[in-house]
Amino acid sequence: MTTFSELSISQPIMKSLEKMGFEEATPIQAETIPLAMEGNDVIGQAQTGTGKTAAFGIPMIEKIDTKQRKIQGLVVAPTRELAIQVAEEIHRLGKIKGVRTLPVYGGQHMERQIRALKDGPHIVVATPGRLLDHLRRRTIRTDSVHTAVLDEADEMLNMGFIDDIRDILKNIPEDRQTLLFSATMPKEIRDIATNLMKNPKEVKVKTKEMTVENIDQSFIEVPDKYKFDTLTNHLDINAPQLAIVFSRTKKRVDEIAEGLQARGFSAEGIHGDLTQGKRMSVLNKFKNGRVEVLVATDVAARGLDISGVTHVYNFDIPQDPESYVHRIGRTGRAGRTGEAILFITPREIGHLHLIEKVTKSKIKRMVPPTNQEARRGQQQIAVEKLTKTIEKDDLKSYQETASEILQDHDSVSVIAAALKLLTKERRDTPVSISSAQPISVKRSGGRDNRKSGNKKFYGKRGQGGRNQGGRNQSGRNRKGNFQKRRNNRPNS
Ligand SMILES: Nc1ncnc2c1ncn2[C@@H]1O[C@H](COP(=O)(O)OP(=O)(O)OP(=O)(O)O)[C@@H](O)[C@H]1O
Ligand SMILES: [Mg+2]
Repeated sequence: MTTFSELSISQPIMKSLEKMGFEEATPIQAETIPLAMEGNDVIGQAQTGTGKTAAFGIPMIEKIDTKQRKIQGLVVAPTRELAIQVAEEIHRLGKIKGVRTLPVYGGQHMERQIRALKDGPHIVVATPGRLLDHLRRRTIRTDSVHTAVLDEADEMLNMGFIDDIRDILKNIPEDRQTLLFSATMPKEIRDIATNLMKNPKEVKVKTKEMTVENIDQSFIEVPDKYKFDTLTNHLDINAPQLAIVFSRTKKRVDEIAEGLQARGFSAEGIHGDLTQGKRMSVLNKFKNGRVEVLVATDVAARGLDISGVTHVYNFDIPQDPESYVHRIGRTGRAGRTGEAILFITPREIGHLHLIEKVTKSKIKRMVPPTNQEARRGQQQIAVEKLTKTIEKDDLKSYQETASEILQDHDSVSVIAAALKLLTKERRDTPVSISSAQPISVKRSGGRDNRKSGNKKFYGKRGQGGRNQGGRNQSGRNRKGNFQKRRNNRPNS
């Protein structure tokens, strides 16, 4: 256990940490903060929800000279929502010191953003596309930037973003300090990373598994057309506080969200085709519990820290094991427990084994919940509602009518009717989700699946010849596991 005071953190930041309720440093913080404060470039890898934001945030804030009204720290993150969240956390950490932090992302009014930039933030947290826009317009000056951070570094150095990142880094003085953080860091990406850095210190918090222990992981083998009923049954039985359902396409996200609403759940979808205003309002409703089920594409897979997420459903199998790690990492954060359920079609079973192998975790088989169990689950919730109402003890005005009913009917029938009124017969509302192509199953031995005619999941990676095809040095054929990232990337 390491306390923050052992890490030579200055008083103003110590005060912020105290205010935030952080008592001890997490392992990634304990290991990387001293290295970064000594000025080293750092690659930090640690499980989801273990405080990587503060691990790079604290040393960056330490180096800010608040008297200079110039951008000195730059953080790049893959999605708008994450940029906002990271900016908020850095703001909390740096507030007492007087550090000004600004999130900058696409979908935000350009003029307003330029005005805010003129106001002299010390740290900018940006998505790559919008940041490049500003660099080209010279509305962001980087000559005083001494610290550059790539949050979700492996994602930022992957197909969809790598060119943007190279362009961004070219604009930052060479004597900068570069910090890269993520829960996952495939070897080939680590190699790209080290080329962009100066003698980076690599810190990997040692754990048996890549996923956090306190997430209970299981899978249900289910054909695509039964996934939706399986989902609603599971939701009825488990009554999650907040749940995230990940699906592969925007279309399916919309359909699942609408289907859930039709069956009486409070659900909303989030994906890159929505306006920024809509994305924010959906996420805010989810954060404050007005929406209980968030249906999302991978736009919500990385970094988002929403307390109260008890369940993550992989309605569709993620495109690679890393994505699985990030998706399920939306629950079980900061020591809390969570449950992750993966729906897998019989054809995709091969992917399950790959996920288990890469993440070194065991995903246990779960029998699909039956309609009867779901009905019982729903009734259980109705019973809880009734019990709570009884406990409140303000039923006087109903008692006379209640006694009258009991003169004509037996008590079991009356309560059964009340339960029926309090529950929704979900199956009365049929929902069909347009089918998704199963993702290509990786074959053992690294066989080139393209030859078997399955082109869909190779995209530019397979065609571009940018040293990304074939096996990597660890012998793992990654080709089948990457979709067209470039086309898939969230709007930034
Ligand atoms: N030392 C600490 N003590 C208590 N809580 C902490 C500490 N450090 C961070 N947290 C809290 O833990 C939560 C997770 O932190 P954070 O979002 O930085 O995780 P992460 O490692 O970046 O996860 P991901 O890989 O999903 O991005 C946040 O709510 C954060 O405020
Ligand atoms: Mg993070």
